[in-house]
Amino acid sequence: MTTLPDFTPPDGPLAVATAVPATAVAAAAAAAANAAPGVPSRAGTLEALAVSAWFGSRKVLEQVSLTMPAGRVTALIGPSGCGKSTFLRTLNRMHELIPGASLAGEVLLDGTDVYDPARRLTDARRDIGMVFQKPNPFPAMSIYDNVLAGLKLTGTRAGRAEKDQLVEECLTKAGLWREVADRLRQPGGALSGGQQQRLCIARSLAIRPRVLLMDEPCSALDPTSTRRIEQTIRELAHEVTIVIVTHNMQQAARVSDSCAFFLAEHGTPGAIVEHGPTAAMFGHPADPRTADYVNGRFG
Ligand SMILES: Nc1ncnc2c1ncn2[C@@H]1O[C@H](COP(=O)(O)OP(=O)(O)OP(=O)(O)O)[C@@H](O)[C@H]1O
Repeated sequence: MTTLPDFTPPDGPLAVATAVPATAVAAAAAAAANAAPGVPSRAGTLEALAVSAWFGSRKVLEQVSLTMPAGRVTALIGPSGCGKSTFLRTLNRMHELIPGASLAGEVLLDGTDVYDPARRLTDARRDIGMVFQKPNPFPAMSIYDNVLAGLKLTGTRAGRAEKDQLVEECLTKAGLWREVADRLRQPGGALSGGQQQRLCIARSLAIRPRVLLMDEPCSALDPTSTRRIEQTIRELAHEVTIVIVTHNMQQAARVSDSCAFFLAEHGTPGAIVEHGPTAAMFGHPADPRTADYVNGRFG
């Protein structure tokens, strides 16, 4: 498990091994077909097509294909070391920041290739935000400025009134506004862990992503803060696609619409054993390994 900062680094040299050319028209049609009812087709359907990943010569993901539909919460579950976080990082091009890391396959956001060499790295990060295991606000920066921190990094300009409105909107969506409205100038580091995590969610929302990736966002939090974040996730899912890595099966069952079960058996690279609607994955999984995992018999 790695915890990387959730701001956008400058464009850097790519470490992508191969990328299958995007079949954009077909993919766009597929994205529209996969969008949840009532959600516009360009609202953030993410598709991984045969994604494999390596650290140096070691392959850690094998041909992972998964559609994460717009306006839905997809949970990635599986035992430690099966490649969930690595897969998550391939979705917004964070994997390529790790020295020696490489990947193959394709990631499409609403039918557009996230790895298209013509696209800037910052575009992928703007569209696909990330929240990490450990809350990582800028501790000395005010709550207000923390929310807006991503705007500078993406080169977005806004006037004072616009900023005020955006701060209120994002803190409200993150479920934090009522708790901090009267102390926006206090440092982000003065908040509780759960509040800091919701501040990080607000910061991610301020650059208006289509997708929010969350890597075990509650694992450092107490049960009350965890429930508050889960409530926030459900509220946000109406407007942003969410992909969440979690070890907590109750949490996966509570927050997600669909689940993908990853496994790396006997030293083989991680792969998806089974994916589908959460109720089916927990209620009557097709594969006995899924049944064993969701029922806590291993992992
Ligand atoms: N920076 C890295 N360098 C080399 N190997 C790595 C690196 N990060 C992860 N790995 C390896 O890749 C494999 C997949 O790791 P990953 O963190 O994606 O799994 P995970 O399912 O998210 O695990 P966890 O649930 O424990 O966080 C593991 O064998 C891990 O040791």
